[in-house]
Amino acid sequence: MAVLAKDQEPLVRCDDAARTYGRGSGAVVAVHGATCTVPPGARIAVVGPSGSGKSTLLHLMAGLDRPTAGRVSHPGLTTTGDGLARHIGMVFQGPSLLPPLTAVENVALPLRIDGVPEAEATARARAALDSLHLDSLAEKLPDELSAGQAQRVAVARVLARRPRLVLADEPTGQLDRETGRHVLAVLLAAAAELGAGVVISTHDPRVADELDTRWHMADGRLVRPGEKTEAEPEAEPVGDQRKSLGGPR
Ligand SMILES: Nc1ncnc2c1ncn2[C@@H]1O[C@H](COP(=O)(O)OP(=O)(O)OP(=O)(O)O)[C@@H](O)[C@H]1O
Repeated sequence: MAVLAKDQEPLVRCDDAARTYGRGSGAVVAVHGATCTVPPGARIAVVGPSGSGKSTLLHLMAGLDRPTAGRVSHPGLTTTGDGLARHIGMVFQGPSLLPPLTAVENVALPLRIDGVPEAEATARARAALDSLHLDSLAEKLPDELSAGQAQRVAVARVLARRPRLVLADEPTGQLDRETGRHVLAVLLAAAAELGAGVVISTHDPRVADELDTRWHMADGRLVRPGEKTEAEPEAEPVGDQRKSLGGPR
């Protein structure tokens, strides 16, 4: 096997990783042994119906949850000894901002937790909000934001930490089409600028069409391009089937 330079190693590697909730007769296998890698700079959509295991797979990849069998590792991220979480940004489905903090305080908080001095954290948070055209909302509380604005602040919070891997769980699922398109466009543009790998779960084919590769989840089974199962006869890279959403690339 060829030896990869550290910066070419997968950001995430799942080796037969499975997650079962509960035990005995009530056990639910949310993810059956998933095997996959996310290379640096990859842009991957994980598509599948509700309950197919997309969120569970992303949480495993983020290290927020542990597989009950198999293994999840991050060979391309575990280099500097400053903690895996430092390099992974997760955008959650639905509201995730802390209500008592303003937008800029929400974005700065993870930086402060990382040990960034307050003035620098605030400056980086403001820059991240600016890049998403949210500067005028910096002092607003989450309650004063629309769902789309709040989701863009959540994206800014992830991007301000300059992650090398962005995992987004249905980031546009609760937004109207136009707002969703904008959130996706800024997320992808910022990730490209950072050179980050991106994995987005979605049940919206229009979102998947904006990414380079499509993985399918069906009943907890992951099917990647080139593989076939009974549940999913075909899973191809999006490639030239791409339909434009009209947002910047
Ligand atoms: N904490 C939990 N305890 C028990 N079962 C769970 C838990 N979380 C998820 N599940 C089950 O695991 C399966 C996969 O759920 P998951 O949320 O990963 O699917 P999903 O594809 O992300 O769905 P959605 O698109 O609706 O978010 C479902 O059957 C779900 O009911």
